[in-house]
Amino acid sequence: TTADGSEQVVIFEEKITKVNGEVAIKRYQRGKFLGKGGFAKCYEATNLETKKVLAAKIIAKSSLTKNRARQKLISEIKIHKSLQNTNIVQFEHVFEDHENVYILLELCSNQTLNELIKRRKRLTEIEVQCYVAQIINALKYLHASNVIHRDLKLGNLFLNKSMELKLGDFGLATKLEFDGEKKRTICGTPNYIAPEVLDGKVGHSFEVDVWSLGVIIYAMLIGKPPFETPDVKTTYRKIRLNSYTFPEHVLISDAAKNLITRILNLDPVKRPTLDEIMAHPFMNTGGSIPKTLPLSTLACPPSAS
Ligand SMILES: COc1cc(C(=O)NC2CCN(C)CC2)ccc1Nc1cc2c(cn1)c(C)nn2-c1cc(Cl)cc(CCC(N)=O)c1
Repeated sequence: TTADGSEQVVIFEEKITKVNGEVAIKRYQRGKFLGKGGFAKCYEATNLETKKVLAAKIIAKSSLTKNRARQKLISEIKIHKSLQNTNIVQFEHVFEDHENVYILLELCSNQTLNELIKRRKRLTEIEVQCYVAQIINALKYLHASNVIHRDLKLGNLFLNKSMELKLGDFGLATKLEFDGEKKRTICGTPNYIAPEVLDGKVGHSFEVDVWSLGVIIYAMLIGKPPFETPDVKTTYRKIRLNSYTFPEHVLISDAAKNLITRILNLDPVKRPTLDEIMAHPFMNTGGSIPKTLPLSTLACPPSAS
């Protein structure tokens, strides 16, 4: 805002030189600051021609001096650009100017499941079933495309204005080049990291996303992740020892406990597959699972009518 308090308008533009040498310019008006993650700052952005409102992840090139950060961004763009699924954040466009790299993505105006859990404390089982079904739809597509997300967590699960769940942030994702390939780089978010990733010796694969899904189911039903402690090293020890409990004061069904217990198996091959999770009694209550939940559930449980 300028001295007289008037709002300044920030425009960023893409200069496109066409094959016939003509220069076309696409202009975007930067809107509300949505948040930051890693080296990126995220804003609402309006395409001034189409009026479409997007989420613009803006990364200053000055923060990309280290090769590791550059490779991570290149990998994120390459993988995310190739994906198209109703439960994955749509990758719209990427371009750069002298100062920044601009990644234009589908705007999810109801933020992430992280904010939802902070607001609601915990979700009902029917809500968890609804979100789990959408996460599994995204993961089945991702794994069929030989991509492991590796950073599945509440903060990467977005809700758009129609309350559809969208998996985002492919900064730690990796694409397997051949069947049976195992990855070894240790990465992820402490609370959600699978034990075999921490182990580092045996290599890891798609099962790390199934482990993180188990952590997410526990966190949605209980209100916080199973291995959370104030200190990362202690969290890692609890993960390796498989040390977690279901608090007495939180009532959850035996089916929910059984599913979480089976997913949080230290041995990756013993974890259920995505199809087996969909076939588990917790996801098959006989009643139908809603495709999406009403906006009211951003504030209060669905049954409280
Ligand atoms: C209108 O849409 C949004 C609004 C908000 C929001 O209200 N944030 C408030 C802003 C004010 N502060 C004080 C509290 C949070 C947050 C996210 C929105 N939408 C929204 C945000 C999005 C995306 C889609 N859609 C995608 C894709 N990537 N990102 C993205 C990217 C980065 Cl680098 C950081 C963050 C914030 C942290 C997080 N994981 O939510 C988000």
